[in-house]
Amino acid sequence: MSLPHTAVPAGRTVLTLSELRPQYGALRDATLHVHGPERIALVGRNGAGKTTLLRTLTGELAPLSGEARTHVPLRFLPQRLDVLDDELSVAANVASRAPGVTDNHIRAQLARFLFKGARAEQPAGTLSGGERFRAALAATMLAAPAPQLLILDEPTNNLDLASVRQLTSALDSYEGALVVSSHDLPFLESIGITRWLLVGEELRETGADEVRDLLEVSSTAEGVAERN
Ligand SMILES: Nc1ncnc2c1ncn2[C@@H]1O[C@H](COP(=O)(O)OP(=O)(O)OP(=O)(O)O)[C@@H](O)[C@H]1O
Repeated sequence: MSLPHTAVPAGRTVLTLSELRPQYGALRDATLHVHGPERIALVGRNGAGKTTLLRTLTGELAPLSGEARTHVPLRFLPQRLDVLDDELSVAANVASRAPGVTDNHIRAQLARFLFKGARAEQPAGTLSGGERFRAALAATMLAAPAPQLLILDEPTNNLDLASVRQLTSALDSYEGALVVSSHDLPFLESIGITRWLLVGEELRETGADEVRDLLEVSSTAEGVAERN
């Protein structure tokens, strides 16, 4: 699969946050500049405010103060995958987000997401969980204009291994910037994260090693809580 229109030049400003305080969560003052095809992981404890931050980036939620600006076409794949119209076929769902793109091109690209021939005609409301994820991913990544900033919220939650592989492979073809919130370290390490940000009162730069320690501590704490 190739998604060449998603490419972002290295020097291009993609996203700027200026003293941003979202409506909910711990963040009080987030300042951030994202340039070119950076791949950013957002990590943080439950309730820190990762989803709220992502919804603020997309413009869905207004900030309490400060500003979030995106400078390239963006697409958001929310955790609930509610981007599909259940009444429409998979192909029609993609077409509705890709005005001007030919039906042939959409079908060729959909085959790469494993919707071949008649499978592309199936109404979205009748898909299995894994198929639904693939269709939502296709509708997000094949949208026109092509996304140059892709925002994913906990994409591997409730995904089987085959679907995680499909996602990783789609991200291999993607050439734009990425902001992904996740607790899934193996997944994050497999998709070439270039920058790790810990969501707290501020956005703090961190690294995979610190994230591994944090996740181990929190899963141990959950284990202790479950045992008691
Ligand atoms: N619409 C809302 N009204 C009131 N509080 C909200 C609303 N949306 C989110 N919150 C609260 O804001 C905080 C941050 O929530 P958010 O979903 O952004 O966290 P998160 O970091 O994505 O968490 P998780 O890792 O559990 O998904 C939580 O305490 C949540 O209860």
